[in-house]
Amino acid sequence: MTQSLTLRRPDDWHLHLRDGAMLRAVLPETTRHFGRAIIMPNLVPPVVTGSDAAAYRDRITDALPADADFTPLMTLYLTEQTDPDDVAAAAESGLISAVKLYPAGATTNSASGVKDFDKVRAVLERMAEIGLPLCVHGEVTDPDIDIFDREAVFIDRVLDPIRRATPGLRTVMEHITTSNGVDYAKSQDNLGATITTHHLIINRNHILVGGIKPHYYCLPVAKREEHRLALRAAATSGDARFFLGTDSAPHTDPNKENSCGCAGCFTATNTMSLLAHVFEEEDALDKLEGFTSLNGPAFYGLPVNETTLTLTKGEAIVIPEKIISEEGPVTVFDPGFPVNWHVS
Ligand SMILES: NC(=O)N[C@@H](CC(=O)O)C(=O)O
Ligand SMILES: [Zn+2]
Ligand SMILES: [Zn+2]
Repeated sequence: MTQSLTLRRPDDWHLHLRDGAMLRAVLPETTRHFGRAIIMPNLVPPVVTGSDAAAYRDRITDALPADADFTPLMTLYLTEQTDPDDVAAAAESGLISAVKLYPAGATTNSASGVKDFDKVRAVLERMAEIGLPLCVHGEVTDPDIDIFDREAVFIDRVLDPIRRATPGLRTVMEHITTSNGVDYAKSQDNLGATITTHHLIINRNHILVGGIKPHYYCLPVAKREEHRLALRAAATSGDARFFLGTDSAPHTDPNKENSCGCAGCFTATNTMSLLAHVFEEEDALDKLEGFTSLNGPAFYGLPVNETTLTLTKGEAIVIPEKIISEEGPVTVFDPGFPVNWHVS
C-alpha cells in the first residue's frame, strides 16, 4: 500500500537566502516546495531600512526560477538607530512582515544588532501599536553564560522583560532549542515559536561524538536529548503557537569545514521529507499540515496557500549531497538515516 499525504503548500517562517550568487543557487531549493518564506535580514551589510528591504525583495524576485510560485516576506534588521516611522511605513505599505531582533554578537552577521534594549523601546512600542511582529534570536551573549544556557537565560533576562514593558507586542521566538523555550511559548499570549527541522533530529551528541561534525553546528546550538524531545512534542502537538521555520542557512563548505567554522544547517532541499519522517515517528502525520502550512499563516494573519503538496512513502530518497553555487559548494543536511518520504 502506498502511503501518501496531501497538505496545503507549506511556508517557511525563518529562512536565510543570502544574496548574489548564493541567492541564485539556494532559492530554487526553497521555491520547489514552499509558497512563502520569512526572509532573514542578516546580510552584510544588513537589511536595515524600508528601502533596503525593497531592494532586497527585488533582487530575490529577479532570481526566482521562471515557473516559481513564491512570495518572499521581508523583514528589517533592528538596530539601535532604527527609525520607528520608517518601520511603520514599511509595514503599512505591505513591504515587510516583521522586524528581526539580533542581540549584538549572538550569531552570524549580528554585529549591528542590539546591545542596549532601551534604545529600541520606541520602535517596539510602535510595532505593538500597529501589530507588526518582532522575530527574536533568543540568546544572551554574555561571555560568562554557558552557550548551552544562553536561550534559557535570554528568556528570563531579556525576552520576558521586553514583553512586560511592551504589552501586546506580537513576538516570535525564532528557532527554539529547549524545553524552556517551549514552556515559555505556551505560557504567553501573542507569542509564537518557530522550530527548525534539524533541531527535531539532532541533539548535541550528534555534533560532538565520534569527531566534530561542522555541518551539524548551528546557532542556537543543539541541546541535550531531553530538549530535542520537548521540541518534537511541541511541533507534533497541534498547538498553533508552534510552526516551521527551517532556519536553512547556507554557508560554503570551506567556511563550515574550518578551524573557526560558521554556524548554520542547510535544510531547504529535504525539509519536507525529513519532517514527514519525524512526524511519522511521532505517530502524528495528521499534525504535519498544521505545523508547516496552517499555524504560521494564522500567527502572521495571512491566508493559507491555495495549492497543495503531496508526500508519498517509497524507496529511500536520493538528494544531492551538495548544492553548487558560484561561491562554492553547500552541503545539504544529512540526517544520518534513510528517509522514505518523497515530495511528488
Ligand atoms: N542559525 C545559524 O546557525 N545561522 C544563521 C543565523 C541565525 O539564524 O542565527 C545564519 O545566518 O547563518
Ligand atoms: Zn538566529
Ligand atoms: Zn536563522
